[in-house]
Amino acid sequence: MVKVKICGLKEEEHVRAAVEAGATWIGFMFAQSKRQISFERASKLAQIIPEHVKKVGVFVNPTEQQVREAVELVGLDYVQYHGSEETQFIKKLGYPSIKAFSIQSVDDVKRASQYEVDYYLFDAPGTNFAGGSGHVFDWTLLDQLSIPKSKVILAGGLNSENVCLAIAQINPFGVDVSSGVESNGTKDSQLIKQFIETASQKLTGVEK
Ligand SMILES: O=C(O)c1ccccc1NCC(=O)[C@H](O)[C@H](O)COP(=O)(O)O
Repeated sequence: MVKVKICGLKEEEHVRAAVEAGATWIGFMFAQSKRQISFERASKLAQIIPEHVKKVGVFVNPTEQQVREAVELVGLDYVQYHGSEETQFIKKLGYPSIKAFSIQSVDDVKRASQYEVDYYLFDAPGTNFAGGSGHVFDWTLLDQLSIPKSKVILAGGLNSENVCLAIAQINPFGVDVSSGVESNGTKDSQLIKQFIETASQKLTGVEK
C-alpha cells in the first residue's frame, strides 16, 4: 500500500485526523511559509503522535544548529531538506533524511542520483515559497529516474481527484500533500481523511 505524508500541519485537530486516517509521515514546516510553525509548537503537537507515525521536519537551507535543535526538541524521525542543500551537508548531519527536488527538466531528475538519502521527494517548483505551491509537474520527466521506486515520494499538487492516477503512473513508495487537503487556505480534516483513504486503496509498483 502506498504511504502518505501529510505536510504543513499546525493544529491538533488536523494531526489527530491524519493519525486516525493512517498517515505514515506528518510534516512540520520550519522554513518560511504560510504553514510555518515554531519548534515549540511542533513539540507540543508531537506529543499526540504515536510512535508508528513518523515526524518530519521540513527545512529550506537550514544551518546545522537549526536542524540539530529541532531534532532534539521535537523528536523528529526524519529531516526533509527542501532547498539547495548539498549531499555532504545532509550526510554530515547524519539524520534519516528526505531530499526534495523541484522538477522542471530532466536535469532536475538526474540531479537526484548525486544524493544518498532515505527518500527522494519529487515536487513542483515553489511559487511564493520553496514548496507547497499546489502545482503539478510533468510526471513523464520521472521516466528518466534511476532511483529505486521504493525510495520515491511524489509531491506537487496532489489531491483526492488526481492521486490514483499519479500512483498508477509513477508507482511511488509514498505520496505527499499539503494544498490538496486544505480549504480556504487551512487544513481540512475531512479532506485529509479522504486523501489518505483514496491513496491507500492503490498498490504501488514496489509491491506488485
Ligand atoms: O508547504 C509549504 O508551504 C512549503 C514551503 C517551503 C518549502 C516546502 C514546503 N512544503 C513542503 C512539502 O513537502 C509539501 O507538502 C510539498 O511541497 C507539496 O505541496 P502541495 O503541492 O501544496 O501539495
